[in-house]
Amino acid sequence: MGDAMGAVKAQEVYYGYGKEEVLKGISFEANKGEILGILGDNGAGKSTLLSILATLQEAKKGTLYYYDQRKEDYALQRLREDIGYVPQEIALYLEETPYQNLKIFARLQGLKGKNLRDRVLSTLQDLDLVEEMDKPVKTLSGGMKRRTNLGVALIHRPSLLILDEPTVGIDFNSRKAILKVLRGLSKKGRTIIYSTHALEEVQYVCDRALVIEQGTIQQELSINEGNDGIFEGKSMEEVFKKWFVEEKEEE
Ligand SMILES: Nc1ncnc2c1ncn2[C@@H]1O[C@H](COP(=O)(O)OP(=O)(O)OP(=O)(O)O)[C@@H](O)[C@H]1O
Repeated sequence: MGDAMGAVKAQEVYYGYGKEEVLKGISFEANKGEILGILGDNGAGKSTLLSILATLQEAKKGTLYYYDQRKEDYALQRLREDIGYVPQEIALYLEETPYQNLKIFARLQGLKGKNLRDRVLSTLQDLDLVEEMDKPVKTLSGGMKRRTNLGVALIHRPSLLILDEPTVGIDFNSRKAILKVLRGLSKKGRTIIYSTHALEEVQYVCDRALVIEQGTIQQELSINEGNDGIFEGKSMEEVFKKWFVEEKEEE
C-alpha cells in the first residue's frame, strides 16, 4: 500500500441486521500512523463498524477507501494481507501454547524456517509473553490470552490494525503491554483503530476518538499532542462533567 495520508476512509456507511439499522451513515477518516479510538455504549455499533473496516462484513451502503483507493479496486485477499484484526472474543487454539499459536498463524501467512521463528519470537518479546510462551493458552490469564490474540493479528506486520476492545477486563500489566505495543506501532507508521470503553485510555493513547451513539458519530475528539492528554482544551473532568453531570441536570 502507498504512503498517502488517508489510511482508511468511510463515506456514508450504512449497515443493518434484518430490519434493525445499526450504522446510519458513518463518515470519517483515519490518517496513516494515527491511533483512532472508537468510543460508545454497548450496542452503539462499534463491533459492526470495525468488522466492516476489517472487510469481514460488507456495508449495505456507502464507500470505503484504503490508502485513497476504493475497497472494490483491491483484490480482497491482497487488502486483507495488510490488515490485522482482533475480535472481541479470544480466537486461539486453547490447547496450544502462545508460541505454537503464533507459529500456526505465521505459517498461514507464508512464513517459513528461521524467518518464521524470528518473527514469532520477536512478537512474543514485544508483547512481554516470553515467560509464558510454552504454556497452553487455556492455562493463561485473561490478559495473557488477549496479548496472544493481539500477537496473532500482528504476526504478518499489517499496516492497518483494527482492534475490538483489546484491553477489556484485563490486569494493569497486560493493559500496559498492549498499549505500549500500540504506541510503538503507531510511531512506525502503522494505523490503529480500536474500540474501548476506557475513556482515560483514549486520553493517553489515542490521537483522536470518535464517539458513536446509535449508529452515528455523535462527537469527534481530538487529543492535542504535548498537552498531556487533554480533549480539545478540556480536562478529563470537564469532559465527564459535560457528558454525565450536565446531561443529568437537564433531565
Ligand atoms: N449478528 C447479529 N445479528 C443481529 N443483530 C446484531 C448482530 N450483531 C450485532 N447486532 C446488533 O447490532 C447492534 C450493534 O451491535 P455492535 O456489536 O456493533 O455494538 P457495540 O457497540 O460493539 O457493542 P458492545 O460494546 O456491546 O460490544 C446491537 O443492537 C446488536 O444487538
